[in-house]
Amino acid sequence: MVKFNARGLMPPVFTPLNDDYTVNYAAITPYATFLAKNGIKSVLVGGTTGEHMSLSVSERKKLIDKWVEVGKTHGFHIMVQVGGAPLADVLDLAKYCSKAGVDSLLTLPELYFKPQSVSDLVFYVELVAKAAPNLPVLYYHIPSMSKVEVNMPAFVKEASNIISNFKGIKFTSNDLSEAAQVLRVLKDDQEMFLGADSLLAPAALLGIKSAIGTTFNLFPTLAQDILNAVEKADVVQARALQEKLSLAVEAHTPEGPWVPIMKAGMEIVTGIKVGPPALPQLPISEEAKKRIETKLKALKIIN
Ligand SMILES: CC(=O)N[C@@H]([C@@H](O)[C@H](O)[C@H](O)CO)[C@@H](O)CC(=O)C(=O)O
Repeated sequence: MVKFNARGLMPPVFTPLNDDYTVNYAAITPYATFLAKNGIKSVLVGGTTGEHMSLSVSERKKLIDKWVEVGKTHGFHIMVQVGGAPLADVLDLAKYCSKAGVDSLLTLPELYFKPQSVSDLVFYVELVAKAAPNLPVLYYHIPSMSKVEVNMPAFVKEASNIISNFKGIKFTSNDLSEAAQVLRVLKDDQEMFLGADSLLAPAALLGIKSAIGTTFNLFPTLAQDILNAVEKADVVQARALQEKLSLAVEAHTPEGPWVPIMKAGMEIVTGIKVGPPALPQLPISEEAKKRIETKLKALKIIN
């Protein structure tokens, strides 16, 4: 029986790049130390934030190895997102992870010949799950990027019946009503990770206590404080902290696409060099970085 025990806040880690777009593997060691010192116990490698959809399979494998090597020194649970590539490569990555010391898998749907129904999507996730039968497998629901709009409660129900190592979903959507329906059909050993940083407090109120959000890299303790306030039923505090995190996000969003602005924010807030986004995405300008910094200072989020 495959067990899945990761819970709570999981940052989807950035892929540090050098200015020539090669991967900066050496930066992963201090990055992981920073996360561990801030209470993080698990990471998602290869998510949207990690830009693995823009990397080669060999770079992805080296990144998996590096995160396993470094992450294990901190006792991290290592989840790896294997989707966003041709199916043969996705299955190759899943098989690789099953032997590399990874703790769980996440997969996007097929992104070109997209699933049209619940059973199409279950079929795809089952192929991935069978390639790594020793690992828990979760589905990455992110319709804003994948454009796959299959009904999630129905999918989770059918996947749970058919795929023995299917252990849950990363739910990146602002539709908390659908998220609550998913929560109702999940079994005890399955989990849902919300992917909406600005909705942590209301989601926690609905009983959604795990999340994967880019901002947990920048503000890991603030995100945890939001969940703690909800747990203590301190509504005033939960709302104030959520507002702080949401305003921090809004200090970035006018300046460009999500990963470029967040990579810039990571360097401004933590000093950890994650470099430019992977091509074809482009870095934001120095002026834009200055504007983000000024806003974060005005919000007293940084000094
Ligand atoms: C598209 C995207 O990057 N979504 C973010 C969220 O953190 C999201 O951008 C954020 O909630 C917007 O406020 C996460 O779901 C990212 C994530 O989990 C990943 O990198 O896989």
